[in-house]
Amino acid sequence: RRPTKQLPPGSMGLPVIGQSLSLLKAMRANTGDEWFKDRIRKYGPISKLSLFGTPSIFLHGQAANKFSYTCDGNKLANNYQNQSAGSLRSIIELSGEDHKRIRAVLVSFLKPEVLKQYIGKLDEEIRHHLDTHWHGKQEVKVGPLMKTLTFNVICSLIFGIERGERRDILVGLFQELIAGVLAVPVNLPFTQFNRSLQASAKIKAIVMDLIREKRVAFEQQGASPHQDLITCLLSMRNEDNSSVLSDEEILDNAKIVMIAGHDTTSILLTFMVRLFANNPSVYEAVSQEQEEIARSKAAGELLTWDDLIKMKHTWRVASETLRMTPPVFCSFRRALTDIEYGGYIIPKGWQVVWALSMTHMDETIFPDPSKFDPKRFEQQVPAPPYSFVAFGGGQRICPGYEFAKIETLAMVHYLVTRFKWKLSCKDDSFSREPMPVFNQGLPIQITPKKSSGAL
Ligand code: HEM
Repeated sequence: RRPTKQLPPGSMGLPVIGQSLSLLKAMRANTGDEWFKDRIRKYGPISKLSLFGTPSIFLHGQAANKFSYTCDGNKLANNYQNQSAGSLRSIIELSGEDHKRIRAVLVSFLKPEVLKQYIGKLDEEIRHHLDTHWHGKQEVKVGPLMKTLTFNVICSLIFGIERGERRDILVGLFQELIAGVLAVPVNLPFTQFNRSLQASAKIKAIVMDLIREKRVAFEQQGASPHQDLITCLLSMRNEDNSSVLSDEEILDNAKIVMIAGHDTTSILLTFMVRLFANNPSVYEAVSQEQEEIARSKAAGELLTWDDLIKMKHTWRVASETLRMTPPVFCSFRRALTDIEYGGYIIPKGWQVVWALSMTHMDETIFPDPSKFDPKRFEQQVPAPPYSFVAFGGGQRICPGYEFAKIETLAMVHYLVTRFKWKLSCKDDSFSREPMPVFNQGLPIQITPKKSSGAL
């Protein structure tokens, strides 16, 4: 059948504003799913709209996921217009060969064989975090604490930035930077956008210093190029021995990995803590698996890769949590040429938007989708490709999957073997900004377990 080459149905809304305000409002009220469902009811799985000043096509469904994840990067590129992050040269902005090259470096850092070497350091960071921020306290705010933990882990394991003042300053600056991602771009004193720009400038100064230090260590002191991600990026050479990446490009990639690598895992861990508080039977089942592993070890012995492999039930619980509440909610791409899809045309320059969680809640793929059921991930036959997309898919599938997995499992191990907890306040709601943020930070009351190795 010849494509009609028509634009899909849908209204473009008001000039410039389009549907942006109504989508942002729905995301903040955590009713984004409903917002997209309404569109699908009205216009079907392909529709046009206008978001953030850009004409856009919304796509829905497993076939649309597959199309967006596998479409040639020269036709459909990532579309991140993050002015506050100022990032134009990082992995998420690149496509084609440039993307492949940077991605290969990242993957070489984040593959299981390399991660195995980090387990001791990861274990040590988690214990230090719990000893500093959890033990001896009656109440803690889970949301901010998980961000601190996952940021420290990524600094230590990927960037070799050890504990100390520089790391503490960076953690605050990144939180400020991220808060500005969806802020209204008004650069006046006291606006969130302005704070975010200032944070970005300070991060730049710190990371540029770090790049200079790492360059001296690499060029003059013989440090291995594989010792951390920054050294690896600055050691990349063209055939004429010139640097492949400028310092600005190294900065941008470092920033993206720091953001992508900590914000997502911290949200998964926060959702899991809430889940355990609201569902004692889920907590008990995970706790049983983790206590068994704890019993097989001598007091104070570090977790090993083999211990993490045994935590199968805990990872199924994490996967089901991600199915129902994926941290990354929708993805944006940009058409670099006219593209025909589903009998319609996606014109060059238009944005392509699709919501990841829509297939997660599709009852033809995940029966009874609102029920929390980790057994779904036990099935012999896994969900069809491109339907569970918490980590994306295709050539841009999350390179941090294994890293996120070991970090989540190790943290859950220490949490459930050391503590019990309940929510301190009734409001455990969250909004999407665009990442989920708990409105009260998720405060919990904690009680140490008698059997806890730390007591
Ligand atoms: C629970 C934790 C995580 C979740 C749910 C998650 C989810 C995702 C998703 C959905 C994408 C694809 C976005 C798109 O297609 O538009 C992605 C990409 C990415 N993630 Fe993750 N992620 C997690 C943890 C991590 C970690 C720990 C790291 C690094 C250490 C990381 C680094 C990245 C990078 C660099 C990309 C861009 C890849 C590319 O464009 O080729 N992520 N992640």
